[in-house]
Amino acid sequence: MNLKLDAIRTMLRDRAGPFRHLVSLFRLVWTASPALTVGSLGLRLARAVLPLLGLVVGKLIIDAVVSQTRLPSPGDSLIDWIFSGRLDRLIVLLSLEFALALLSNGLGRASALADSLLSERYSNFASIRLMNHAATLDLEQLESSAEQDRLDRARRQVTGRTSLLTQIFGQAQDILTIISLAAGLIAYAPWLIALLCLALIPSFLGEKHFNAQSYRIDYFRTPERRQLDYLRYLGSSTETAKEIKLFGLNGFLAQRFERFADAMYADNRGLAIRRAAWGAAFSGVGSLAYYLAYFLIVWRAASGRFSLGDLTFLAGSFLRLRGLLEGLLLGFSQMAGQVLYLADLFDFFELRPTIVSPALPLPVPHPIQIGFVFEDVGYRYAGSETWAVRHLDLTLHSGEVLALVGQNGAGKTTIVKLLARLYDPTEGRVLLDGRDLRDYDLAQLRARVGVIFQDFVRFHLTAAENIGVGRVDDLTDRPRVAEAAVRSLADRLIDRLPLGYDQPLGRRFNNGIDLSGGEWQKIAIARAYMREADVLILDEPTAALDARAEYEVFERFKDLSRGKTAILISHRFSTVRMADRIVVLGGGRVIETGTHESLLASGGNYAELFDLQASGYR
Ligand SMILES: Nc1ncnc2c1ncn2[C@@H]1O[C@H](COP(=O)(O)OP(=O)(O)OP(=O)(O)O)[C@@H](O)[C@H]1O
Repeated sequence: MNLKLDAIRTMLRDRAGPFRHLVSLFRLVWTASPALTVGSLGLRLARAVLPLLGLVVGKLIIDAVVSQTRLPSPGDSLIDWIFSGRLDRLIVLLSLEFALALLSNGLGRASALADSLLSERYSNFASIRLMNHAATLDLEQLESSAEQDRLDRARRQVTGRTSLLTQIFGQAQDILTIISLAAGLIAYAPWLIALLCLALIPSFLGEKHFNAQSYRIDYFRTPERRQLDYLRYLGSSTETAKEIKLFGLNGFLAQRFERFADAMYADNRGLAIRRAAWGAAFSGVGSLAYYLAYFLIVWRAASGRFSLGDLTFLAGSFLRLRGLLEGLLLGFSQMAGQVLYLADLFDFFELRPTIVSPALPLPVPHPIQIGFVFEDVGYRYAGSETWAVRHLDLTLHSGEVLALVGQNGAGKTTIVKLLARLYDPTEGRVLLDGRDLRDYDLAQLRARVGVIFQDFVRFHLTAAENIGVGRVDDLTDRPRVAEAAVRSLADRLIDRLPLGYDQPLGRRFNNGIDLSGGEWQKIAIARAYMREADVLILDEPTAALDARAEYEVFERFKDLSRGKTAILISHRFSTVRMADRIVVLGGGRVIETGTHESLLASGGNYAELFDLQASGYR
């Protein structure tokens, strides 16, 4: 309910000053390419005065022809006319019109070219800005569905709004043309212009109303649209194809898609029909005014107060002016509509992260002396009623390998995320060498922590890049990448790939090869070894590894984490027992701590779980 109210509040604010974002847009466009912005505007300025020049030359030609018809003929042939010099003026005027036509064509094409280049530059630039900004935001902000809606709308603006640019520049050009034509017309019949403007007002207001309605529909339909995107992805991607086929989910997905899509279609169709009907009626009013004015001009010409040239000039400029004014007013209302959407992009850019470095950050100790201490830490995910961890007291000593054990949902992954400051505690604090984690430099802290989550990303990049992204500065440092692969035992599988380290992984792109779950895990673990991390964290990294591989990987891990601090999360006791110390979690709190042997001896929760797993092998 609150979310809905917030959404309405935001929307009303946007409607109050929709044009305020135009300045931001122009700034963004300018930054994307100053040269193309100047070029595009300059070309449009030049094009703006061409219609008036064309009409003036047209009028002069007709008046020149009419004056010739009143004089005696110099002869029958064209040669006679040319040598008599009576066509000189007409030839000059026609050449001028020809030159204007050429110029208009050239400028038109040049400005379309500049616009399309500028649109692409803008779209790329804004996309990069969007990606960079999203990277600064808190994980929690990105995870909330309201923010995902906002991000989705912002993403659409980056590519979908480029026509707005062309439109704004076009409007500027049209305004200049209108001024030039109106200046010409005003000398003859100023009241005609006033009549035209009045006749267009209903059209303008109608458009404005419908634009706002269509934005409102779009705004509140964002969650459904994301559902549609998601269903389309589920139903048509290689990642999901296996289960969709085996469970025969195609019909289920298609039906669900249809239900959402039909509801959206019904809304859009109703609006489109009302818009078309009112648009036709308002445009009829505009046409009526135009023909009334046209009739008056014709009457004045017939009564001899306007020359024939005047008549063509007036009729021509009047017709153009009507088209331009109509276009301009409608354009403004469309722009107002589009600017509403623009607010989504700039609102997203205004979103600020809360997890940031302090003004005067402490350097992260290297090496870590004492370790991490969780003091009465509580964390509740946004929108969740229950605490993921609460009253948690936990110490991770420098140099030890600690295993976190506990049932699903016990809070193991949450602890890791708190340690890497992906979230800040809702209650209590996490200390590093006696100081609050929030006092340290955030980038440095994250650089010192190497985490591989259980849902690690399978980058559809080459094998080398998949490892190199663990330390992106050394992405192309092949010896370092190979070294990390040796450590995680990924080297043997990479050697078997047809293109070795340059083998694209994943099936999304050309030549891609998919790996088994365990193979992907070895690659992901290598990513952690790329970092010069003081703290290594593997969150269920061996779930997909076979027993031998698991044993080997952990032997390595223990070796390599000597002198470093490490956390292992695993449900396999064969892995867990290798840790120096084991912490058993339950309901977001520590319920037991000790070594494998001491925990077994105490006969508590750990011993029970161990027995349960061991009995499976007997
Ligand atoms: N992004 C999230 N939003 C809301 N609740 C979450 C989120 N992630 C986890 N939770 C909840 O927080 C609690 C702790 O989750 P966490 O992932 O830390 O458990 P875990 O011990 O790592 O579990 P598992 O062994 O299944 O990986 C769970 O109840 C879970 O439902």
